[in-house]
Amino acid sequence: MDDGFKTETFLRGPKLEDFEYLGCKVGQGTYGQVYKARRKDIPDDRSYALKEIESQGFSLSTCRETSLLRELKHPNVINLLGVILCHTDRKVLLLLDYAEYDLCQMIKFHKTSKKDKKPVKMAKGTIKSILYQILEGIQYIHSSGVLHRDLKPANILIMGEGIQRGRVKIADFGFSRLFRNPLKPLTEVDNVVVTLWYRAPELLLGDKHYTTAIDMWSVGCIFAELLTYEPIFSCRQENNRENSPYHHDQLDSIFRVMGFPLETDWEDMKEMPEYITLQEEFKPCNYSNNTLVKYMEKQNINPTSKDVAFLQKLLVMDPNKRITSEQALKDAIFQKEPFPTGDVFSGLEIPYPERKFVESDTSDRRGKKRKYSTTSGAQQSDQTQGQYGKQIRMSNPTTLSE
Ligand SMILES: Cc1ccc(-n2nc(C(C)(C)C)cc2NC(=O)NCCCN2CCOCC2)cc1
Repeated sequence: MDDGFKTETFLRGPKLEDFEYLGCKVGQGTYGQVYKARRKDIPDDRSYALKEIESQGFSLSTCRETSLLRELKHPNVINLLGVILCHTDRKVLLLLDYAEYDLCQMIKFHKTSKKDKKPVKMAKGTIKSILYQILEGIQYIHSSGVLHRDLKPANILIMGEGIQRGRVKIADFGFSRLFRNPLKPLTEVDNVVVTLWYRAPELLLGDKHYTTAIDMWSVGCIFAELLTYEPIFSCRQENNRENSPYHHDQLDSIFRVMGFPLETDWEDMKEMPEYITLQEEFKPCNYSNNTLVKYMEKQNINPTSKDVAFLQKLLVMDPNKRITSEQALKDAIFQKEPFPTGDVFSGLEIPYPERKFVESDTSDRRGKKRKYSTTSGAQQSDQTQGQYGKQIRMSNPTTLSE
């Protein structure tokens, strides 16, 4: 911890008594509670998120998160405004942008309205602006030598009223980054089930040299869900071999939409660690009529639309052929009306309910009660040789800040 950080945090930084909590916690992170707060020491009508780190002092995860957030500064990435130490109970709190909305909650709003026969569609301009800002944020994260590894709707936050109205903030509530026993499978962390819906096929086949392409697959899953309000590769939780990246049911869910990849589609597939298991457990002919275009048509999305054409560039099975964030941002889809806007709501009224306060959770985090999260995390790996030849550093600030 450099001297500048110590001064900024312990001497000049904000103090806990400078804030008043607005109600109870707004969310239960994987390893900490998040509160909505406001400053009471200075005239400031902004809301803040105070994320309480559930550990005594600076755990490795806290160091990772703090270092990473100090280093990554971009309009579309969650912003660390300060670190607050609470001496009384030796708690560490991260002071962050408070984001009123998240994509999970927004998609659920539209899905429910459709089910209730009072459909409220997400405006095309909103979808395009959200997608564009996700790509801008992820392009910055990748250019900083970091992989997100856990992109999903719940990690895509959107600012409410104020100077950053309608701005996307990429966050990470933290499963894939928790410092944890690497031998422990990432399908269950801290007794909370991890879903795999946004996990790239190469990860499910055990690829240890994964690249930024894994995040582009997740962006494709999120884009498909913005168009249909349904997770494109949803699948029930399965028990699989301890510590194995291979998940049969999740792969089946992908093949049911995309079809089974031909050798010509993905030459390196046979190099994947779990390729033999794949051959033993799957019959390509069972998926021969499945295509993404047919799936989208079944979802009442125009199969010849530019949206579907762009989605096909994101959801490419071969990571080497999948579009990069740089290429995606230059795609023709963003050169046509409605153009992406800084406020994804384009100044219009925001129809979404404000984030609910969560009743304080009395259950023991390691208790029997399972908590479910739509988090998919990638397998832990410290360093990986990017397939683009670039050494990609995982989000391990001790490497980043070297
Ligand atoms: C161990 C660890 C855990 C998380 C991170 N991490 N990484 C990121 C990226 C997006 C820069 C990659 C963001 C965070 N932390 C975070 O979003 N924190 C959650 C923010 C909570 N929200 C703030 C806005 O209001 C709603 C709650 C790093 C390392």
